Amino acid sequence: MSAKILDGKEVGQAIKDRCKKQVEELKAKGITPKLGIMRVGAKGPDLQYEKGAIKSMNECGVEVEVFEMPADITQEDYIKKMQEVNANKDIHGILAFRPLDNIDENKAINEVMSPEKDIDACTSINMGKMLLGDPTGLYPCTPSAVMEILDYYNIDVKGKDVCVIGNSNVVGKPVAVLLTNRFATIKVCHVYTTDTKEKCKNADIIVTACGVPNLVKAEQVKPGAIVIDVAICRVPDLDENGVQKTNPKTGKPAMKTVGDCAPDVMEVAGMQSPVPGGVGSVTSSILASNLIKACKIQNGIPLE
Ligand SMILES: NC(=O)C1=CN([C@@H]2O[C@H](COP(=O)(O)OP(=O)(O)OC[C@H]3O[C@@H](n4cnc5c(N)ncnc54)[C@H](OP(=O)(O)O)[C@@H]3O)[C@@H](O)[C@H]2O)C=CC1
Ligand SMILES: Nc1nc(=O)c2c([nH]1)NC[C@@H]1CN(c3ccc(C(=O)N[C@@H](CCC(=O)O)C(=O)O)cc3)C=[N+]21
Repeated sequence: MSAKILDGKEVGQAIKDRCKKQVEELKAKGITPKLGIMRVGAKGPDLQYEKGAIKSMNECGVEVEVFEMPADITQEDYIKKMQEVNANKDIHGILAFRPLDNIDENKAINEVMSPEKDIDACTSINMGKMLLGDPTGLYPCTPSAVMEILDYYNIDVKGKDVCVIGNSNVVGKPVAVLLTNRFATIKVCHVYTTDTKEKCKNADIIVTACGVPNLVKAEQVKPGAIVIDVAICRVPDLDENGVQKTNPKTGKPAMKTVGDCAPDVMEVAGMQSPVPGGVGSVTSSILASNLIKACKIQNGIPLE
């Protein structure tokens, strides 16, 4: 048996098609939605996300401006930039890449960014609204992408046992909240969990978001379970002899993207989101959809 693929590209495209129409409606009213990206330095995951986000925004007709700051920027200067971008009326949503090294995210993001511009739920207001299931809130993009995939494939989580592996503020914790709001029963595992494998084995649905290649193995997956792999890890691309391939374009050692799941999980799971082409492909579409929602809120346009 091989798992049915939960195709993130297809889900992302459906969201972008909806966004395109809404952007046209906003433009007809004289409003052009615009995203501001706050990037410190040039970290691999930030650049990867930025590239995908710009592509999605272009497809939807949304404008983007990247505010690039030096890797050694002081907290004071970062806050100044955040205040300036937040006050800019042309920018409707801000994506501030996290984590920020040596900068207090609470002081630099939570205390400065307006909740109406907080399209990735970095503020406690939007996190709180998500906890309460308040539809006026802007929910975090990656956890929302997981829910969109489940919805697109008509997977009802009510009463299902779900094992979430990873408990970060960006993915693990919020995805657990969104799932419990839909009446799934959740276990959240982290580095101190003693028997993650056993907890996985009993789960109808596994959502893994650790960034540890081969963390989830076939033996810990219940046959037929649904596996959502959120992780995005860059690893050396090896040939059949275990020697790293060469990238034909750059001549450098070749790398590839994998998730947390070992390749054999696909043989046991009933349905699985692949990496790449899974959750990562939906995240930037949700970013566009949250930006449009933020734009409507700021312009007093009713949400449907
Ligand atoms: N698909 C997408 O669009 C996105 C993908 N990602 C990817 O998702 C992954 C997670 O991202 P993020 O949450 O920001 O990362 P963090 O590093 O902040 O969190 C990782 C979490 O995994 C837990 N963990 C690590 N190792 C184990 C283990 N062996 N067993 C159980 N739990 C473990 C950690 O536990 P503890 O807290 O106890 O240390 C932590 O809670 C990364 O690969 C990232 O690249 C991130 C954002 C968007
Ligand atoms: N505030 C904040 N929120 C984040 O969600 C956040 C962040 N900071 N900092 C960096 C990490 C990393 N991250 C990625 C998302 C998509 C791809 C990615 O590769 N996306 C491809 C698709 C990959 C695939 O096909 O699976 C694309 O959009 O085209 C990579 C990395 C988000 N993060």
